[in-house]
Amino acid sequence: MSNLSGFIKWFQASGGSIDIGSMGFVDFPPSEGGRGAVALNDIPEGHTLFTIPRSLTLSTRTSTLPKVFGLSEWKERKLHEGWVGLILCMMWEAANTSSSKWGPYLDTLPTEFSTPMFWPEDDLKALEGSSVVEKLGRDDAERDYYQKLIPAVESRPNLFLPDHISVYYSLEVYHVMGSRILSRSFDVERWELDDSGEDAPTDQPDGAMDVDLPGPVNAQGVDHTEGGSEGGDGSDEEDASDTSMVPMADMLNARYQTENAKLFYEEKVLRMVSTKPIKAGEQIWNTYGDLPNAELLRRYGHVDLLPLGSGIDGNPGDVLELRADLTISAASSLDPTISPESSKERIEWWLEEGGDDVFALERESPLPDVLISFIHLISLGEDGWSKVQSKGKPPKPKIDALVLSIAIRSLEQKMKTYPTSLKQDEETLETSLSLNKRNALIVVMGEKRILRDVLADCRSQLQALERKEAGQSKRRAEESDKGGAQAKKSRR
Ligand SMILES: C[S@@+](CC[C@H](N)C(=O)[O-])C[C@H]1O[C@@H](n2cnc3c(N)ncnc32)[C@H](O)[C@@H]1O
Repeated sequence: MSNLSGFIKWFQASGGSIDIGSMGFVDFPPSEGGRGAVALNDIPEGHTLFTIPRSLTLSTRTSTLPKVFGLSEWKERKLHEGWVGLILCMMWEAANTSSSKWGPYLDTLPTEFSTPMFWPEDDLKALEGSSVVEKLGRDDAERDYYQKLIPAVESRPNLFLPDHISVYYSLEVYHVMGSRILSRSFDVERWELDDSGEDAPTDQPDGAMDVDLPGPVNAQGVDHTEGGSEGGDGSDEEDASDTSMVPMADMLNARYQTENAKLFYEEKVLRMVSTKPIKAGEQIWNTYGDLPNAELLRRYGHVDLLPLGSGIDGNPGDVLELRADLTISAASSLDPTISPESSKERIEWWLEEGGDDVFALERESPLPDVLISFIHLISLGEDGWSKVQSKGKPPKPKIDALVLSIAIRSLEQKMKTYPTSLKQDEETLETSLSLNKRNALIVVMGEKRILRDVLADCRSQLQALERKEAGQSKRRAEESDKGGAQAKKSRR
């Protein structure tokens, strides 16, 4: 059993409650998540496994550092944006572990990660073609380290002892703290009072659950690059102080649609509740939002492999990301009047209307409507474009031969961004591989399978349309021949 007794004692002494008769911790095999929570008895649905006082969560709201540092200077130095402030708090708490409220908790956190952020160049090459590498955000993260964190640390030698800098405030520690946040944090909004002064659960994007409790806390794993960001610009509306480390709740592993427990929030505590009956000996699983393997690997350092049928294993939640610029270059190779320059105004309009510049293609799903609409938008003539603008609505997602041809060309170009074929990957997977290379291969194979299937579907739709079109022209020609013959006859 994982030796967490010191942590559990600290948790209970700090106001946390845990049903130690029902739940324990064990080291599951790595494919099951490694250290995780296990049911010690049969647990019924709706059972409280543990509660965490809000004050025991670790965030820029609960750490005393921002106040000790001075809130106005904290803001002036932009430590309230993105994750840099929380990272600094975690570093400071770790540097002062004997006096920190979270010392025994910080001791439970990992120092090594299998996420691509820490991979050597050669392993990263195995991810070529996938969007994982461009999303790592290492440079942005390091910019925040040098431009915000280090100047703040050096400005206050009384708080951040100079001989602590190389040990507790190094770039390496910065990345470790960032990765701890990426793989273990929760989004914990402030508890709001409604107009009547009553307590009300804050609005959570995940929606309410079918449990007689307030809504669930956001799925774990706030995003590194798109959300708070270790190095993000903080320009989005998310409140960085919501990003919280939640002791005990972050000990639960997750697997695609296997969740049997979920974290709910209340005014004073966060409550982990079973959402299904769990048999003695079974793992207690949280959810990380059923992410595709590319995202699981980037944030958590693992991939989900479940049977998909026909002897294939993979992640049913996989997606293929197709970038808008690739679609535009595919369109311009078919129709030279379409170009990045001629599409610029339309793309800006599309983004302003809330459109995205990346399209997610899912397993066993047709071409997404949003991509069809986008292809129409870039291939419209000037009249059509004026109509779209005056209506203020993107074009209808109607499939036609032009849309299919552009989609096929885009998918073919996307396929070329991967250096190996799916068949080669299947063969490589049978050989002995390092964990990183294996995980990378599983990510790109999942993407290529979606690509292959959507491509086949588009090609067969195009063939069917062409057959239909050819049939119609033949009939038209026959009718006009008949018409001509009759006219000749009647002239005679
Ligand atoms: C929130 S923590 C869960 C607890 C963690 N196992 C621990 O030892 O503290 C998330 C990390 O657990 C691991 N993990 C969770 N679910 C997993 C799974 N299905 N397969 C492999 N690893 C998993 C990954 O390393 C991930 O970054």
